[in-house]
Amino acid sequence: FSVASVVFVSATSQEIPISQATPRIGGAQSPGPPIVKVVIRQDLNKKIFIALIVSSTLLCITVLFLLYLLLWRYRNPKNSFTGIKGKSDSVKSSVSTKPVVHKIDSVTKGTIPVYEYQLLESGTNKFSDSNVLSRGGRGCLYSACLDGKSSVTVKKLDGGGDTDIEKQFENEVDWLAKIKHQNIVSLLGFSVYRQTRCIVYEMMQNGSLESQLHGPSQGAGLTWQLRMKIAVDIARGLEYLHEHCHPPVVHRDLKSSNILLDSDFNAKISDFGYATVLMSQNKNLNRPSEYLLDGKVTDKNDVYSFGVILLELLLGKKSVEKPSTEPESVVTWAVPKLSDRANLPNILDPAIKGTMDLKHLYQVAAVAVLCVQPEPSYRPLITDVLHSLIPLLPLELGGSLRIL
Ligand SMILES: Nc1ncnc2c1ncn2[C@@H]1O[C@H](COP(=O)(O)OP(=O)(O)OP(=O)(O)O)[C@@H](O)[C@H]1O
Repeated sequence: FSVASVVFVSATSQEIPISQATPRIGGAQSPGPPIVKVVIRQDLNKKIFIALIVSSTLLCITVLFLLYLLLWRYRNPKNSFTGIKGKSDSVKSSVSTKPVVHKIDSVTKGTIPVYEYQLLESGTNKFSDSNVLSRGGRGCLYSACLDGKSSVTVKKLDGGGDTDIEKQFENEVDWLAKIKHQNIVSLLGFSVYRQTRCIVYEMMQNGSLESQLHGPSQGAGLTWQLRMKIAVDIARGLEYLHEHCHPPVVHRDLKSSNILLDSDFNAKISDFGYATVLMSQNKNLNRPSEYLLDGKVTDKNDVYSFGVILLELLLGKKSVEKPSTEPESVVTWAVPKLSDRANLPNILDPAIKGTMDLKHLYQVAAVAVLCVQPEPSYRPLITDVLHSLIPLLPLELGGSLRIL
């Protein structure tokens, strides 16, 4: 950065007033050789320097802003929060959505799409009865076709003002947005519109394990091998929650109605409304599970529930039978009978009688009995359960059994 510089100026120059201050040689007016003048340019250079700094800073800010905008648009595709704008109703929806949406951790991180309520409404023929897949206490489940694409499932929860429903909704969306696994149902998005909450899931064409086992077909569609595949799939999903999530996640509401089956009978765990992280000192359950025996939340609660599902798969009995007299759990009914394994073929689900290797049957029953032990610390880890079931499942179904 030079302090001074030499400027060559023509004697006839009009534009440089400095020349007026320069003494003329001999006072003559005739054009002579160029006059050499020294001009101090410190001020000029300073100004250029400042201008350069300001303009390059502005340029940097603009480039960074454009990059951020591009990134944000990339992470929030078509159906994202930006989609809730435009039509008058949609604007209302965005007004009521924002407080709820920002409570949901993952939405603020932009990982799941927020659907326009109107899109779900048209995709379900205005939530028509002909689209109802199931009716529950908290709302209904609909099949839907969004944008003419493949079918999805929409759970519509009415009564968003109800804090219990609100909590379950937020919990379910938050967990499913974070957890991605082949044996856990996929969340596709959600919507919040006035008091209505909707959750969009992948379609599970074969419904729940409960409806397959205890519905009209009474388990006829589930062969022994399929039952083993379902058990292994559930154990894989649970192993992911207990062993591969940090911190570990406990489902707390595992039951056959929350196990869903796709078109190929791949089983996936659903309903994370009561899921929580595993904390050693967590003694306060909002809602004690019907299987919970000690009031503490541990991964062993899920192992117990898994044992109950295994008993349902073997015996074809409901987890809790509700005859006219006292309701009876499948555990209290089956465990005393299973103390003598010779009884097993007699109490087996008639739909699979005589279709399996007896040694395999005894092994699965032994695993089920271990899982439902009253003392949680005696129950096996889900990883151990998984590794004792894999050798009983044929190779082509994801196990390690070679059938010759
Ligand atoms: N993604 C899905 N695809 C197909 N069917 C489903 C899907 N999700 C749920 N279902 C069916 O709807 C039933 C009810 O599921 P839902 O999760 O709504 O239960 P719920 O009303 O929460 O009841 P609960 O709390 O007792 O589990 C399931 O048992 C299953 O048959």
